[in-house]
Amino acid sequence: MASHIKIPPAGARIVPGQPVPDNPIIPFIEGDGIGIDITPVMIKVIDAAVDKAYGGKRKIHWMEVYAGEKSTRIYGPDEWLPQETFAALKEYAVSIKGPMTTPVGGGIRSLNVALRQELDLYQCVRPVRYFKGVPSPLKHPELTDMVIFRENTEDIYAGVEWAAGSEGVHKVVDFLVKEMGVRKIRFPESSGIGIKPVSIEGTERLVRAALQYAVDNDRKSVTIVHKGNIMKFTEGLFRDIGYKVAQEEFGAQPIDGGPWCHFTNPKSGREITVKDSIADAFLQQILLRPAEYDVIATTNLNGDYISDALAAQVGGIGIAPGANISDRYACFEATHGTAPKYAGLDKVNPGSLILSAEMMLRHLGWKEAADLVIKAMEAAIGDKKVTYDFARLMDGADELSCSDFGDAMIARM
Ligand SMILES: NC(=O)C1=CN([C@@H]2O[C@H](COP(=O)(O)OP(=O)(O)OC[C@H]3O[C@@H](n4cnc5c(N)ncnc54)[C@H](OP(=O)(O)O)[C@@H]3O)[C@@H](O)[C@H]2O)C=CC1
Ligand SMILES: O=C(O)CCC(=O)C(=O)O
Ligand SMILES: [Mg+2]
Repeated sequence: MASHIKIPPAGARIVPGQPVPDNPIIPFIEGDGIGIDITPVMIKVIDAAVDKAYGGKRKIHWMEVYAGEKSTRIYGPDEWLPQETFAALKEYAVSIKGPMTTPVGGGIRSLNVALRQELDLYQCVRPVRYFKGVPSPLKHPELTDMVIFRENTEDIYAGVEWAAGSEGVHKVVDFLVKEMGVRKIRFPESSGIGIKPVSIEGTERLVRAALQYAVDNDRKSVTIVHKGNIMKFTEGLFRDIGYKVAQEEFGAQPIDGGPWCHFTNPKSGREITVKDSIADAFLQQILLRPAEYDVIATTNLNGDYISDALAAQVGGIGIAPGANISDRYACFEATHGTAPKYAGLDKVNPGSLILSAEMMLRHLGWKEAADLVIKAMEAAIGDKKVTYDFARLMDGADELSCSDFGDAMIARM
């Protein structure tokens, strides 16, 4: 297949484990739907922050790679995720992507999930914090300050499922009924079946990353969120292994006989509490008692729901960033999707993708540029220069387009 990726001549590769060059090549996927609006604005804002912070000494060399609908236009009708895109995301190690469409029911499987699985990006890290002035349904949105660690490669997102009525589902149901003695499938003839794998290794590495994050960032607690009362051998396993990692690898000791436990942060000397919460109760607690939660470690589906719910508490998914991280690669992306009704209107909030890029700058160690992005975001919102999603809930706001919001940020760096 012909190559469509143009490698920027002046840039250098980021090699995991080696110092980040001053001129890194960063692959980006524009994304479907509103990707066309937010991705160029993100690039413009990040370039301005890097230029302002380092006066030309550092510069990102952006390299477009293709996935999703744009890829099918460039490579051919069935080329949703070309092999050379995977290869580039691996070769250049750090990347950023816009959202991609996944049809409901039939059609292609999620390209977003496929990328996470292929690159083994097992941590989905989504910080949720409040920016002063953002409209929120809560009286005290500033009390919400959490970082979600969502397991990103397992659970029902693994895509092991069979459609109702298919030959595959009949075989699976037959096996379950005849060989495993299963009697609890209510309508065996008309069920679709999905499998939920949750492993010890997958849980260990995710919870380890969450605990290490709490240590490195002096956070006060890690809450394991699960539905282990019902799904004992998957969600329940996640909880049990989570506590085991805390005890065996971080020296956590039970509180009042357990299962909650705590350990002293070796870096700050402060206590870190490790606790758990059942997912449904957790969703009401984060609204009513957000200050009691800090770092969250959870399974894939729970993490998906919790991400959007928590984002809403601090103003919505227009301002909800994220990162997908493995031991070798990182691919940054917003929490929201393609919001198709707004595609191409230059209307939506580019904040989520810009803040995802801000996480990327910190990942590179470019703290000064990252700080400028935060300062500019705070200043634009503080001046009530906001996109439609905030403007509709704010008194006296000046509603800006997506691109004008980017420019408003740049003017405030
Ligand atoms: N990582 C990814 O690539 C993801 C992809 N998706 C995919 O995206 C598609 C659409 O999903 P959908 O369920 O509609 O969810 P979306 O997140 O795309 O949009 C839902 C609503 O959220 C608000 N919203 C989303 N993005 C922004 C933004 N940047 N600024 C302001 N408001 C925003 C809008 O609210 P309002 O209408 O109130 O203005 C929008 O209608 C699906 O195919 C889904 O699979 C979904 C999530 C993640
Ligand atoms: O892949 C998708 O289409 C949806 C993914 C999603 O909702 C998420 O990662 O938060
Ligand atoms: Mg989601």
